[in-house]
Amino acid sequence: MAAGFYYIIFNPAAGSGNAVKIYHAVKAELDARQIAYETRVSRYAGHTIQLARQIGSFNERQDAVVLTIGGDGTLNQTITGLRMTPQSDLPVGYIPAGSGNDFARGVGLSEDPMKALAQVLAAEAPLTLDIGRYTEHTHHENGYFVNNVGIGFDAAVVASNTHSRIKRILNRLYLGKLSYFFSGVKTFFTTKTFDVVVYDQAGKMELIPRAFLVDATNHPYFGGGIRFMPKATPTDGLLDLVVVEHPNWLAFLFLLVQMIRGKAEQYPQVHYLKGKHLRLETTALEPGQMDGEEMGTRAFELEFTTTTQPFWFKLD
Ligand SMILES: Nc1ncnc2c1ncn2[C@@H]1O[C@H](COP(=O)(O)OP(=O)(O)OP(=O)(O)O)[C@@H](O)[C@H]1O
Repeated sequence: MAAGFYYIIFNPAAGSGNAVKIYHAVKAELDARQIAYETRVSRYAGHTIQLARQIGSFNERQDAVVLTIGGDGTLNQTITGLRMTPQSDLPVGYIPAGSGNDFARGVGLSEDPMKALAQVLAAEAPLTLDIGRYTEHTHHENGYFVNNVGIGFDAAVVASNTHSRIKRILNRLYLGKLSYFFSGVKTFFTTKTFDVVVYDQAGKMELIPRAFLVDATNHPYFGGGIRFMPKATPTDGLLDLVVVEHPNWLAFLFLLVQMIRGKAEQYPQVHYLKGKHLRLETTALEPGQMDGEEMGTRAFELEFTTTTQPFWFKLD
């Protein structure tokens, strides 16, 4: 059964403003096909959560889909808002319009907005995929993630990229993904290693010294297109956690390349965990990121698990 109505949530700030053009193109296509929709525009940071809450609280239609136009952060906030309501099972369609768009890449949705729209319009039933869920005990915080939660290097990259002028320039040139690369190079030599304690699903503890990159991930991609966890999949009900040590910068880069090639398991400096329930702790103050949004700097005490989310797009 096709969707009867689309609640569009649109973040005009995503992709440093590129989302505006994408929204108008989507709107034109829906109008041309006489598809019913209404649009809610995110007016400030965090507004997307409130918009999704309103939809989930007041929708009375059986055949409605929430269609998010924005980046990974906007998608995250849409799901977060819906999950605060009785209608958390409203399916979510998505048009990638951010800088990194790792979610689309990670689940097999086209990064081309109009092709993604075609996948949304072709759907006839909700598609159930995993999303991650985290609880952070030191700040009594919890939430969901569609991509990953990271501590250390990638969180420092996110912090640098969020405030970067180069990101805005590159987004204007439709090269937004490259901004993560530049922020990565800039951050690489200033991020320090730290100790992390991880617990596998059975509660077995491991202390890992000299950690540099720590990531719990829902699918293979991070950093605007780096396929660093080839074995992660959003359909197995499990999360993948990786901790990469930093013996020296050359060795770290080598390990990263081996990870991307799917050949890092033989190296003792790369620690993989897979499970339904994983935990980690840091003792030093470290930056964190969640779906490309800064979590701030703190000593983390994180618990991860997965849940499922109904989406509305067709995969090949
Ligand atoms: N009107 C607005 N003005 C400024 N920021 C906004 C507005 N609406 C939402 N936001 C903020 O925009 C951020 C989300 O950006 P999003 O991640 O969707 O795009 P992006 O950063 O360009 O893409 P990506 O995460 O794919 O790199 C969130 O922090 C959200 O709170």
